[in-house]
Amino acid sequence: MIRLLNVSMMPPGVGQPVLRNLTLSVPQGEFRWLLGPSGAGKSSLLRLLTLETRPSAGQMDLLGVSVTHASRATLRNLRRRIGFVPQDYRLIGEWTVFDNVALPLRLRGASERDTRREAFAVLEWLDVAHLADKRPGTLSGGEQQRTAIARALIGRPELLLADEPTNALEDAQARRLLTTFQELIEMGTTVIVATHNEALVHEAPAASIVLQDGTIANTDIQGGMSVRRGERS
Ligand SMILES: Nc1ncnc2c1ncn2[C@@H]1O[C@H](COP(=O)(O)OP(=O)(O)OP(=O)(O)O)[C@@H](O)[C@H]1O
Repeated sequence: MIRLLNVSMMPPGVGQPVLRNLTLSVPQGEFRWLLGPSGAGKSSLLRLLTLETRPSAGQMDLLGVSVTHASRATLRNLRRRIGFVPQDYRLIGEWTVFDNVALPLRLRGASERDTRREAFAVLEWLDVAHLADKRPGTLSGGEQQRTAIARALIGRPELLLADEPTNALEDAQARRLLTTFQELIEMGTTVIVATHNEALVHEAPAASIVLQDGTIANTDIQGGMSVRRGERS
């Protein structure tokens, strides 16, 4: 469950909040599109939800934890339950695809055997297992994006946040990602996806959070996400 009550966020050194008075709740295991024009605050909201930034006002609960009053140790543990696909991928250039994807599990102290098994499972899920030994800089944009998605999915996060996760993907790959989101929801993961891709939203109608000028324009409830099954190719 995600719950925000009158949350504002003002980055350090900026005179005014970039997010203002956000109140919203997303039950566990549900999907939301995060929509709004460029500059509306989508990435800023995702940065709040990934705990990269803290609210400057209001209350925020994530996965049953009150972020507002949490200790650093609590936030560190909470962060490990969240998967994030950043808009710019943030892959480590000197590392292989495998090591990039394995990082979240290694940080959790998983055994090398479990790490290998899980990393190859998500690499295969995202169709990048054949690139495991390559460095990110040698990959296409779409391959890098799928690597970033694999890294976000390893360890089965309870909350998956994705910032424009299809902008480097071909249409078929983007549709396949929708099926992946559907599978995550069925496993009880909450999924929030910021996108400008109207065709994709049309393909999978779902409730959405619409931002405008740093505040919520509406939460548009159109029913649950419904990706047609059998599209995975
Ligand atoms: N750290 C920061 N310092 C100053 N301004 C910021 C900071 N972070 C965000 N902003 C401003 O907040 C506004 C919202 O930015 P944000 O990147 O969240 O929008 P967005 O909806 O994700 O846009 P896009 O769709 O283009 O990615 C912008 O005007 C941006 O310049």
